[in-house]
Order: sequence, then C-alpha cells, then structure tokens
Amino acid sequence: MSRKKAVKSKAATSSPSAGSPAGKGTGKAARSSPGIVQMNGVVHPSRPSISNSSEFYDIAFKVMLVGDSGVGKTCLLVRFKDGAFLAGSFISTVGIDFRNKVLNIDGVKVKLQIWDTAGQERFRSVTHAYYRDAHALLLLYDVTNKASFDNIQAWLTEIHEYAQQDVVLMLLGNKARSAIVLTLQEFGVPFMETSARSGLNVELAFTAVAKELKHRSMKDPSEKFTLHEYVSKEMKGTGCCRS
Ligand SMILES: Nc1nc2c(ncn2[C@@H]2O[C@H](COP(=O)(O)OP(=O)(O)OP(=O)(O)O)[C@@H](O)[C@H]2O)c(=O)[nH]1
Repeated sequence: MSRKKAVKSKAATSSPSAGSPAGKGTGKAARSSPGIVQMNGVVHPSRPSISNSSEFYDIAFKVMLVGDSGVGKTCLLVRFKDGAFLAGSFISTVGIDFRNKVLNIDGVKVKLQIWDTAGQERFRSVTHAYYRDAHALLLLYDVTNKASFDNIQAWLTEIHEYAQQDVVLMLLGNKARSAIVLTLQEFGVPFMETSARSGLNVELAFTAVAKELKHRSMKDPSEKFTLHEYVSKEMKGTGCCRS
C-alpha cells in the first residue's frame, strides 16, 4: 500500500490487532481508542471512559461499512459524523480508517467506532482481517449503479465467511433520490435507502444499529426491540427528487 496515497486519500491504513480491535492497533487505531477492553464480544470501557471526541460512553461497538468502491461509504460516514457532504472529485479510500461517534440511546451512551473500508478489490484481504471483530456491518450499494446492486450477494457471501455469525447486518441503498419508501425483501436483511448527499435516513441507519447492539448487550427482557420493525416504522422518503 502506498504511503503517499494513504496520506492523500480520505483514509489512512492501520492494522487490525488480534482480539482487540479498538485497543491495541497501530497508528491511528491505537491512539484514538484508549481504555477499551472486550468482554463477551462486546466492547466495554475498562472504567468510565471517554472517546476521542471527549464524550463519556457506557458501551462501545465496532461497526464496519462495506460495499463496492464508489457507493458512498466515506460520504455516509462523514455525513453522520460531521453533518456534511463530501462533494467534489471522488478519491477512493486506501485500506481502512475509522471515526468514533457517541449516541444517546434511551439514556445509555453508546459509542460506535465506525470503520470505513476500501471498496476496491485490491484491498479485500486487508478488510477481511477486520470482519471478525465487527459487531455490525452496514453493506452499501449505489441505487444509481446496477453493478453495485448485483454484487450484494457476493458481499453477503464474503460477510458470512469472515464475520461473526451473529453480526448485526443492514443493507443500505445509498444515493437515493425518490420519496418512495422501498422494502427490499430479497436478501432477508433489514434495508433502507439513504443519501449521504441530502442526509436522508443517515442518522436513522446508525441509530437503528446502535439500538440493536445496545438491546443485545443489555438483554433487558422488558425492552421489546427488533431491528426490522424499528427500521420499517421509522424510515422516511426524501420528499424531493434530488440526491
Ligand atoms: N449524488 C450522490 N452522490 C454521492 C452520495 N454519496 C456519495 N456520493 C458520491 O459518490 C462518490 C463516491 O463516494 P465515496 O464515499 O468516496 O465512496 P466509497 O464507497 O467510500 O468508495 P471507496 O472509498 O472507493 O470504497 C463521490 O463522488 C461522492 O460525492 C449520495 O448520497 N448522493
């Protein structure tokens, strides 16, 4: 991997660390995630902890964005983290990088460590190494690019091969333009359309995943939550026709 490109690109590369995705990596990963330990597959702070955005959190999870190159993974993450759209020329991600965001889910501070992977084929072996520690995967395709939709099955096969069996999985049709709310049953995975450009359903996608992860982690029998139901109840159309 070219060092020069990594600096120039949207994302730098970093290495996964066995069994401790957030705690002991090299470079950015290690510096950005102090004080995190993994227990029963869920990442908890070893003591009341702060994320690199200086916010306290109660539980932390690792979320990965995957999908073909150009479907909008980096833009989705930037929209969610900074509320902005990365316009201008497309610079492909090199390797993998992450950003943290803490969400307040029903009074619980849930930190999402969101890994943005490179969609290009040549980086596949790098990203494979990160799958096993992921608690959730957001699989993106581009609604304006049929090839990216046709590749979903191949991505799912890869996910089943490398990720944990119980990983939380959601399919996102990004670059959505229409106000029509689609429900895609084909893959048996919760689905919604998003737009990194307009912000459509971006917050909702990450919130839904955070709710599901928090629900699984807390195992509160009084709390009835299913990702499918939450997504179909909350999902909105754009109400306009530009993406
Ligand atoms: N119209 C529109 N364009 C988008 C949207 N999201 C991303 N784009 C554009 O699509 C191109 C690719 O976006 P990226 O976020 O860089 O794609 P990526 O999936 O991270 O690509 P790789 O890093 O190669 O894996 C850029 O030119 C973006 O401006 C969207 O919601 N709507």
